[in-house]
Amino acid sequence: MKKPIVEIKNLKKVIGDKTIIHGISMDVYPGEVFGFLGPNGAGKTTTIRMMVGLMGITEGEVLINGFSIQKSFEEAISHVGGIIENPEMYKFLSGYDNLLQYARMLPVPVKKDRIDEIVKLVGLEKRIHEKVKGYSLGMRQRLGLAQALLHSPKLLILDEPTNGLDPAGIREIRTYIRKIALEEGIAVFVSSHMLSEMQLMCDRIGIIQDGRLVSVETVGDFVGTKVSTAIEIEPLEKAREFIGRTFPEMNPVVKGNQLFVSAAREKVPALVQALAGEEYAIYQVSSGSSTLEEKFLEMTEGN
Ligand SMILES: Nc1ncnc2c1ncn2[C@@H]1O[C@H](COP(=O)(O)OP(=O)(O)OP(=O)(O)O)[C@@H](O)[C@H]1O
Repeated sequence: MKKPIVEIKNLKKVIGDKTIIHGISMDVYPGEVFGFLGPNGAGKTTTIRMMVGLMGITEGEVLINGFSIQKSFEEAISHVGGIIENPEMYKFLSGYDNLLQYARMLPVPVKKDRIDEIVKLVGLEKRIHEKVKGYSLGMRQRLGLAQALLHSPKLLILDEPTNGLDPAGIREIRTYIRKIALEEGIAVFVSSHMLSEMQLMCDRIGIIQDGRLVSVETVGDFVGTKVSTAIEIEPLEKAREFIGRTFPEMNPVVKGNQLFVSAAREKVPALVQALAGEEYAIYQVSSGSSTLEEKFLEMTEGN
């Protein structure tokens, strides 16, 4: 097992008499895109601000590449690249000159080769010598990503990176974020309040609700999670036998006047089709939610 880049241990934040973060723990590994998902006000920004030393930690600790953000701030932060708010850019300079300016401010020298490599990684090679004022918002975000990657960090932290982008811009950023994790082999920590976006971009998702981490799951487990489906059908016992023969993994059980099966959501239509082909009378088919989806819906209701 790889060593985690980020180790968050029982992290707590109290402001005045209000506990905002109630002791959360999670690890993030190299090469993965970790989604930090929660509705507005759940505590994402507060957690991120503590992770990068912008806000004091009440209790617990954050280690980055093994260094404590509180006790060894300089060492720990040297491994972090991030866009917490909108990246500052000089609109009347080219993208390339912005990167040069930024590179000059870094404590470690950045080679020209590295700049070229990063420009290519974020797909700006054709437009990098044009003035930033002519860039679309998506291109500016990509230039922001390039800036954050110049010093070859081991961890990239992005707070709501798709805010304000149109669907094409969102797809673009998503593609580059995945590419960065893969090609640079770094951990990418992304916060968002959109489940659909996180599903497409992340390897694992941690859900935060009211300052508590309620679940951490791989996206594969989430998508493939089995749901319970109730089928009102006649004749009931015959249908159970038929499913037992054709889809034994669905474990059909009769309860009352309903038949219950347990299957991945995408398998349900095939089952219904097979039953219809056998001329059973199907009155109703209703699938429940998978646990992660249920949790997320519960917590976003009313938001
Ligand atoms: N300085 C502060 N003093 C008191 N309460 C605060 C302070 N900062 C944040 N909070 C509260 O802490 C909770 C978490 O806020 P936070 O900004 O971390 O949430 P978030 O998940 O990032 O939400 P959003 O997506 O809206 O940015 C909110 O209820 C907020 O009102």
